[in-house]
Amino acid sequence: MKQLAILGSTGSIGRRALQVVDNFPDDIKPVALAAGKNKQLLLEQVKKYRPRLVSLQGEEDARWLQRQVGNRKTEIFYGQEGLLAVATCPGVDTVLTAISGAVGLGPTVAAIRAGKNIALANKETLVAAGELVMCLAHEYRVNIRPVDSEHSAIWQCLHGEDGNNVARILLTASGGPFRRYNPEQMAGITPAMALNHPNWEMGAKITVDSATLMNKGLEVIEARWLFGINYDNIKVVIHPQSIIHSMVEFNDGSVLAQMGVPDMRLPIQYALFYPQRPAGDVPKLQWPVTDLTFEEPDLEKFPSLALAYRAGRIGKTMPAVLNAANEVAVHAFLTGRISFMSIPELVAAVMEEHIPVTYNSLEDILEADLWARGRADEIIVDKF
Ligand SMILES: NC(=O)C1=CN([C@@H]2O[C@H](COP(=O)(O)OP(=O)(O)OC[C@H]3O[C@@H](n4cnc5c(N)ncnc54)[C@H](OP(=O)(O)O)[C@@H]3O)[C@@H](O)[C@H]2O)C=CC1
Ligand SMILES: CC(=O)[C@@H](O)[C@H](O)COP(=O)(O)O
Ligand SMILES: [Mn+2]
Repeated sequence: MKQLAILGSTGSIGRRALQVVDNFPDDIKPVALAAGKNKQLLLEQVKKYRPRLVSLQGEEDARWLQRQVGNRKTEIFYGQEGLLAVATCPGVDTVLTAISGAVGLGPTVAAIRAGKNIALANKETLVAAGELVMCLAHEYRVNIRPVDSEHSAIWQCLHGEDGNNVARILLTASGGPFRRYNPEQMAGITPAMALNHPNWEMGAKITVDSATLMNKGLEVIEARWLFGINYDNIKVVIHPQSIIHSMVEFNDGSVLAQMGVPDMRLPIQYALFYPQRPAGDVPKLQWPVTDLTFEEPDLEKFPSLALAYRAGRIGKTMPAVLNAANEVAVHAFLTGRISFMSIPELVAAVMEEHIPVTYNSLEDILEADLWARGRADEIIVDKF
């Protein structure tokens, strides 16, 4: 029986992971769960799965949960200490990192240092500290298995292939809800419009990232670290149907693609059960599949994608700064403080001021992250 810990069990990925787990009660058991503010859902998860330990963001919420749980055999933690306890829970084989944002970085590093395999949904971890995280994974001999649908696809296309034969990664993007918008329409985008992804149901932050194409930019950097490939050899292709989840082009011109319905249970299950492919609940593609189309991304309309390539190529602390500024910008957009088109403007302004430094530790990254958040907040007050 594989023991699983989930960082972010109440979120979109966390809930889907538990649906996957429900299909295989004899094979996998969630024993440690971390949530943020959704104490009611975590309580339901505690009652259903009887985990050994759980964590909530706030102390008050943790006390509330303790009262509800009574003397059930579940230890309850909170805050950063709670995230670390879940990430390093003894006996756990795999930690699913499904928190949103760079807050997932510290617990992921702790999990690696505790020898846990990582099922990685939290792409911000590799964006902010890709080199450090991949080196640690190598040092502690743990596997990092991608959950992000595109990276799961690339991983599957690369099985059994010699890396020297790879010419390019073709990273597919839906293009988001505003693919066909003109500049006037772009100026009137509201949070409700941006939260309406055409193909995927996801948390708010990643849904806005999909709409700006920053999600694809973050995924370019994620792919660079997961697969050790140069930025020049990662090409983004708009594929509005989200049926082909990404492709690998080889030196001989052959292209392998991975296809499936847009349902995150598929890559989650693959990461948790690799190399097995047991039949689950995910619907199959209905053949013939028709009308698969492809386009070039419009970098002028969606500058976030170009910003991410730029940050990735500069390297050092710049991707951490891109990510942190973007997190502040998305939050500011969702709370009505800045417009949709101000998101890339703000990220660019913070990047412009940053002098990238080589990082040697998690602390160096967290310092750059904190600086970027502070500057982004100040720029919002001064200029937007
Ligand atoms: N959703 C998807 O289909 C995909 C998501 N991803 C990536 O997976 C990650 C999760 O995305 P998604 O599930 O959509 O996000 P959600 O916003 O739906 O879920 C985020 C989860 O993290 C928890 N959380 C947030 N902040 C904290 C904190 N400070 N301490 C503890 N827990 C916290 C939330 O808790 P609570 O709700 O209780 O507050 C929730 O459980 C992101 O990095 C995203 O980019 C990648 C590919 C696809
Ligand atoms: C499901 C998943 O992996 C998301 O990251 C998805 O890719 C978002 O869609 P976009 O292609 O619109 O960014
Ligand atoms: Mn993705």
